[in-house]
Amino acid sequence: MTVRVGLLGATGAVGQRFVQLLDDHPTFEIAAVTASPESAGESYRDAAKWRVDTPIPERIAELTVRETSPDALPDDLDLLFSSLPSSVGAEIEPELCRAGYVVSSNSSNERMAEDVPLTIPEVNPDHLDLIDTQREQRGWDGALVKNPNCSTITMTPTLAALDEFGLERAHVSTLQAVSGAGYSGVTSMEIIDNVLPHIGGEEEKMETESRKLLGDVEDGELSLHDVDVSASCNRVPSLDGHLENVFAELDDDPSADAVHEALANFEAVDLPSAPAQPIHVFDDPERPQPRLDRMRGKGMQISAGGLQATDEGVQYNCLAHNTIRGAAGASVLNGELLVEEGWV
Ligand SMILES: NC(=O)C1=CN([C@@H]2O[C@H](COP(=O)(O)OP(=O)(O)OC[C@H]3O[C@@H](n4cnc5c(N)ncnc54)[C@H](OP(=O)(O)O)[C@@H]3O)[C@@H](O)[C@H]2O)C=CC1
Ligand SMILES: N[C@@H](CC(=O)OP(=O)(O)O)C(=O)O
Repeated sequence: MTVRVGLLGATGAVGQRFVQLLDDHPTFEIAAVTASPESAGESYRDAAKWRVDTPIPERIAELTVRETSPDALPDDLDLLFSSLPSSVGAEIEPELCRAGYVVSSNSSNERMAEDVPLTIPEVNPDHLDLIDTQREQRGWDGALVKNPNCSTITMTPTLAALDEFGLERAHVSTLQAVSGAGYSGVTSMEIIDNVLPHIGGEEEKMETESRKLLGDVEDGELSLHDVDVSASCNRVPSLDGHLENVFAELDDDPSADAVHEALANFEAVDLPSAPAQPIHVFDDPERPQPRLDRMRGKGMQISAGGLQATDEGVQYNCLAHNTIRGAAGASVLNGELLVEEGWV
């Protein structure tokens, strides 16, 4: 089965990751690429300023970049992936859904809307049921599905694995790579020999998106998990890979071995881009590290380490590749779930 996909915002940092990940995909075939009006009409090769660490795929390089609107897209697309700036996504994604397209989006607009599935396939695949509510409420033939913020997606599967011990509170402090801010996001003068102790909006996203992901959907209605999450977000001079220090307060009093087992055995899903083991747990207290561990599972596996059980809960570090598991790879995985579940 071939699913013809369009990439919205295909020339950007995340858009290029989509192109890289989909180049050899067993089901998805890139049939259209879009960007801003300034790039429309150019070849993808000229518009994209390719900066990913594998060669630009020749077939995609020769595609002509289209404008990002329903009228500019071919009629025979089955699925759209979106990595538009969120202000642009907020305008254009609903138009596309109204026009009948199913959109798997990485942009932050509408992530917390009650009728929009915010999904990590290993954590809450059943939240796709919200699509029925969404279609009913918005009168759309298409659908909008989101993946979470890159810092949130690094931590939340580990919290999901610990929920069996009665997850009450989580405190997290992040060390986020510069690629999260986009190619021109932080200047070298700002970040070399430095750490920036603020990333606008990031803490609130981690605190709210995680509760939605861990929440329940019943009879088409969403309820948030009652875990209390508090986040402190920092930009550090690594290129890719967000490292996070988590302290999870638990109702039960599990041993470090029981926590290790819960994380390492967190259930996998059978989708083409999913890692066979979602969370790898290191015994070596010096791991995970961004440079050494971000590409585990082709950038889709989450790593954890430094486990310490205390009277109140458990302390650990976790890591994921922010533009693969945290962005383009997350949307691709959601696209695979949409196909598997028959929404595409
Ligand atoms: N980088 C990361 O790690 C992560 C990023 N994200 C989110 O993903 C999205 C994309 O991020 P990133 O790739 O870094 O951003 P970039 O700025 O690198 O890319 C933005 C893309 O959107 C296109 N675009 C810009 N303005 C318009 C417009 N008015 N109409 C249509 N297309 C437009 C750009 O086209 P053109 O080349 O023509 O300007 C480009 O293709 C953002 O919402 C970001 O918050 C989410 C998680 C992680
Ligand atoms: N804010 C993230 C990247 C990002 O764009 O997140 P979001 O998808 O929530 O806008 C970072 O700086 O690493």
